[in-house]
Amino acid sequence: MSSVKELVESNSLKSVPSNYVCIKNPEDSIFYETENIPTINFSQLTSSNPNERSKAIQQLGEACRDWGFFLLINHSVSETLMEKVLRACQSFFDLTEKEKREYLGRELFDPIRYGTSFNVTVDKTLLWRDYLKCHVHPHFNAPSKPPGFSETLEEYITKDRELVEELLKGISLSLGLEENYIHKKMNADLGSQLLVINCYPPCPKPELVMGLPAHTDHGLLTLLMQNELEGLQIQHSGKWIPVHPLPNSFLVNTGDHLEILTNGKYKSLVHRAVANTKGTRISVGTAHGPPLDHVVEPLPELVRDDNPPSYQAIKYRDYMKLQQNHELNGKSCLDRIRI
Ligand SMILES: O=C(O)CCC(=O)C(=O)O
Ligand SMILES: [Fe+2]
Repeated sequence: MSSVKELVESNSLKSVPSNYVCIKNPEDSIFYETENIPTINFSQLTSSNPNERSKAIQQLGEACRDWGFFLLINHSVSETLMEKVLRACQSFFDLTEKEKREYLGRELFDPIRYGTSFNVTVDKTLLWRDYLKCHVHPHFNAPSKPPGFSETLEEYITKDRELVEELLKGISLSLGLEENYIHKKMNADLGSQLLVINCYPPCPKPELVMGLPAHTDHGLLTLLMQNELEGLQIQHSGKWIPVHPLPNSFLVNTGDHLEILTNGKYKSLVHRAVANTKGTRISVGTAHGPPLDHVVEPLPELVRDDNPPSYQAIKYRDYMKLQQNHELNGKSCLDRIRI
């Protein structure tokens, strides 16, 4: 199976091969612009001024409840590091196909997995996307090529964990829980962190293909950053909204495990990535979840007689398998464990 990058570079592509052409509902092609996407100011969230902090916590709670998405600004990861990571990811995809294929993964839990589409054994239509996935916590794994790649990623994922730890504190407080509640309950010190680097090469007819179809992420939270090309669209009140990232911001979305944990109070975000004609889009996501063998169920504090558990308890590893073994399709994975 060739990568999309290889396909695009091997012949000056004028049309899209038929196995990449996806059937879209007419309403899927309509999207709506809005300036109301929530923004969370990280420095306020971690402020020593209690009023400032509680305001930010309230905004965070509202963003999780009403959107499942926000742009994180004024955070502690330097612009220099973010740019370095994006350059390093681009140079990984610029390795020869032979070099990248050393990392061809077959199994979901292979520590490092290079591939194309989502799961080529179940995808009916191929996606306009190549990827590299690395399990980076509790054990760090990354390709040894290109030089410096692994070191850059390791520096980045450590910073990224620090951000998530603070976000989870804010989320716990927004739910009326003690600030380290989710961290402890999810055993986050040994939590799983999966790095997903997406590469969407330019496409002559983006309207015919999909980078990533509508889906939700499996973890608690996903932090995403990207190069200068846009492509993420989020679903809000049944409408597709394109995201225009602010400079130096993170795109943060809630995942299925936050929905399970909060018994549906903070719903996971349905989102997708579209292709473009202009150039190669790179996005770098990190999915943060509990340890793979941790069983997650709705928090007892958020379950009441008149609000019984809406999701079955499931081991994180089994949930990831459930998602991987079916085509990506909106909330279909979460629906499988809905009570
Ligand atoms: O590339 C993007 O903007 C989204 C990527 C994504 O949704 C994912 O990797 O799960
Ligand atoms: Fe996603």
